[in-house]
Amino acid sequence: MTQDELKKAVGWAALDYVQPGTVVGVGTGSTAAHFIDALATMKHQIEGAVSSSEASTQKLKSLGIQVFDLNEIDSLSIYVDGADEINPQMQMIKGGGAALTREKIVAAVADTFICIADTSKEVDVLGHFPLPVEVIPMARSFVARELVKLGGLPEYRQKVVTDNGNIILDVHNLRILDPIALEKAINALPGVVTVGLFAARSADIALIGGPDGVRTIKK
Ligand SMILES: O=C(CO)[C@H](O)[C@H](O)COP(=O)(O)O
Repeated sequence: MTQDELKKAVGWAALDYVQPGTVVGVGTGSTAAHFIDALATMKHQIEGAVSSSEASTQKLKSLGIQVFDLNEIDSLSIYVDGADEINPQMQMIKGGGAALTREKIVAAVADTFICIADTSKEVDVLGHFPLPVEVIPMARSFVARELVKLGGLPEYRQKVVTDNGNIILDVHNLRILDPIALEKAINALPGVVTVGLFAARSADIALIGGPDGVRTIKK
């Protein structure tokens, strides 16, 4: 099976968790895009979706799924999204698609975070994938210097502007042994909007696609 077929398998497997009559939190990326295709088959049974990016909003709308502003919604039962890395504690690195801030906001509202990923995303220790950090443009150099002090090698993601008008620094050279502490430390830097470590709020369920099918891991 190709990696995209594995992504498709988990995207469709997540449909089992969608309850009729609800608003569904929807992530961003190529795995989440498969979930949106699957969700479209239930578009007459669900109320709609809350989206984590302009790209996902466009795809949801193009398939006839109503997209709500998060401010119109009091609660979300599930949020379904991919990840760049996931560890055995279900903590993740996200933001490869630069949507980390809205992803973190929607994930925070949802009762259950369902991570959909293929086996290539599973790691014992987070940090091999460069850690994305969304930064206010004027703070770019300052935050980069502070990230070096934390042991990382930040790289400016050229030509990328987030949906919120900010820039991304991708931090290399990290071996993240205490994800919650690093998430807190990076979040505390002035100018940082969001760090793509989803550690304090980890996934509740992971659907992992491999050659033998979809494995379900629950906290
Ligand atoms: O965090 C994300 C976007 O900001 C994505 O979930 C992550 O990058 C995984 O992407 P893909 O499903 O395309 O492998």
